[in-house]
Amino acid sequence: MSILEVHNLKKIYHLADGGMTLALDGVSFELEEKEILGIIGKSGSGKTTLMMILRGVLPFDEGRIVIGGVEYTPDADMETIRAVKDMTAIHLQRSFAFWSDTTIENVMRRVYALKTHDETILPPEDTMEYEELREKAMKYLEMVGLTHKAEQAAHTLSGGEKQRLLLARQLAIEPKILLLDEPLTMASPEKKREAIETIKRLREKYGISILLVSHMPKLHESLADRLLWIDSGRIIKEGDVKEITSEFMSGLEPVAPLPPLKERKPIFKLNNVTKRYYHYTLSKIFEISNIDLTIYKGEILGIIGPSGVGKTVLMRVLAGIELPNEGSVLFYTKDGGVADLTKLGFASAMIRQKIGILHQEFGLTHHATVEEIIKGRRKFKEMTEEEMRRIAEKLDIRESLLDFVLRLADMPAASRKGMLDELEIDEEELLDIYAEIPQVQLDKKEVMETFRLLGLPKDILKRRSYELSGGEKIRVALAVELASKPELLILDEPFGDLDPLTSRKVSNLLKEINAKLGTSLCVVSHDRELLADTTHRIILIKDGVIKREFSPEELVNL
Ligand SMILES: Nc1ncnc2c1ncn2[C@@H]1O[C@H](COP(=O)(O)OP(=O)(O)OP(=O)(O)O)[C@@H](O)[C@H]1O
Ligand SMILES: Nc1ncnc2c1ncn2[C@@H]1O[C@H](COP(=O)(O)OP(=O)(O)OP(=O)(O)O)[C@@H](O)[C@H]1O
Repeated sequence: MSILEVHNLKKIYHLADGGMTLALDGVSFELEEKEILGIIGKSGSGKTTLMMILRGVLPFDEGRIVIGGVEYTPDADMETIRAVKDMTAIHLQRSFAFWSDTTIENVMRRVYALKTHDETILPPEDTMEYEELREKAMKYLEMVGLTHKAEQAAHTLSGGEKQRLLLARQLAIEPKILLLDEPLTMASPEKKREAIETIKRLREKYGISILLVSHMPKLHESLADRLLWIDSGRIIKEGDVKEITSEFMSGLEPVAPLPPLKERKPIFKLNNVTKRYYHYTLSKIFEISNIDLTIYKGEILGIIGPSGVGKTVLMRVLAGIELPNEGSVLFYTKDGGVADLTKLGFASAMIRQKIGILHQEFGLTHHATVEEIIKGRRKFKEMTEEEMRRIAEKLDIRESLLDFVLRLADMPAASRKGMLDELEIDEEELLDIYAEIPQVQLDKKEVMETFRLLGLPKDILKRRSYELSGGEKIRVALAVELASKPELLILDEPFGDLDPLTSRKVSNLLKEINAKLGTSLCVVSHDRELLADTTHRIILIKDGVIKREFSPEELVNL
């Protein structure tokens, strides 16, 4: 029996600038009870749009949906939409909307809200109700392997840990239909396997039906009973998982050759770097310790390692966003400049302009157009030392404080907010300082060429960030960084959200840029094959230390 029927679904997005996108065009399918139905498709094909409609959070233009016996049409009333919402839970692509308290409280709020319909409240801490709630929430954390992080602030979790917390929050609803949208893109292979087992167990235990959107053929092969292939808003194939994934993958462009590393001149030298994090009780949560690492000019360095071992922390130290407790971080520019990024001041600020970073949570400003986003980032990269001096004098702040404030601009929005809250700084004050930095002009022709090479739509500059699909966002974020022609580009898990065909296009382009401009790259990824194809050397990080180094050949044969 089917729990979900979708008939002739059509969805048009009306863009802020007056244009429109036909995102779904006559989609029909059924989901059986206890079935895991996979959906695969290239970036921008309509997968997330479909999931949001089924969740009852996005209106649609034409068609009919029957979900758990409830008829849902474009003119549905609020009561019907609530019924649809009660039956489904969604795990959205990289949207980490957590409460700013601990991991376990984030799950407890979800469980409690099943009764109260209000996630803002929790029962008083010294009651039986609170204890029971805690016990229940802990079970969900156990399912996703996060009990050891129960007491940590949710916004400080690593990317993979956040994805698992999201999954725990969805499981807590015990939905009839679980909608998973790219659920494990940031998980290490080992955590992925564990989560796959959890999902299978849930299906058996609670009889949940699952719609699984993923661009990872392997995930479908290990989970899905049946597969739909969606392209330009239409289902173009339906049926056997293996057959469809192999046909989908046949569109892959060949791997571009790796440009040779010409010389061994350092661009980065980390000497004995240690960075520690403490809990508010002052107990140590985590550290990366005694890191010695040299990165060479023109090198593409890969970073691999299980979830939560300090890869992102290391990348942030490299970018000068996190200041280590010990050690030095020397960056050598092409024109002979050098600065220790651990020292705050204009010299560091100028040199850091040569570093680009694409975060795992590449939060693009929500309402801004792509053009505004690029300009907004560029002005930080083109500021002169005189301008820094002028702003510091005008606002009467010290050189080191201005550099610190500029570093905050490089942080992903969520971590910046956490940090500002800790320091009791109002975000508005920060924005007032940023507003002092002069605007820049954009060479649109050059930027458009990068967009073209990344396979993005022509009208992209006018689009607002919420008008982009997940894979489009990541490519835009990459183009934003490339626009400033960095000497070192740090990419934290850039490929996780891209389908394999788009991912190959992007990694080939990065090699082309490396060959043409001599840009050094530091790429964090869980994808061994991709690292082996794209890098000169790979380092393995475990428990906050560099465990070993591999050549691409060694990594493949591991
Ligand atoms: N600001 C912070 N405060 C407290 N702990 C933190 C902070 N930032 C990171 N951590 C902790 O440091 C550890 C390493 O995190 P990091 O993000 O570097 O992991 P990762 O190796 O990149 O993992 P993943 O592959 O899951 O992204 C995690 O346990 C995380 O919870
Ligand atoms: N809010 C929006 N407003 C306008 N256009 C949108 C909006 N959201 C998505 N689109 C467009 O609709 C199309 C489908 O987007 P959707 O997010 O469903 O794709 P997807 O298959 O999930 O892609 P990805 O794998 O990149 O996440 C894309 O062309 C995208 O640019």
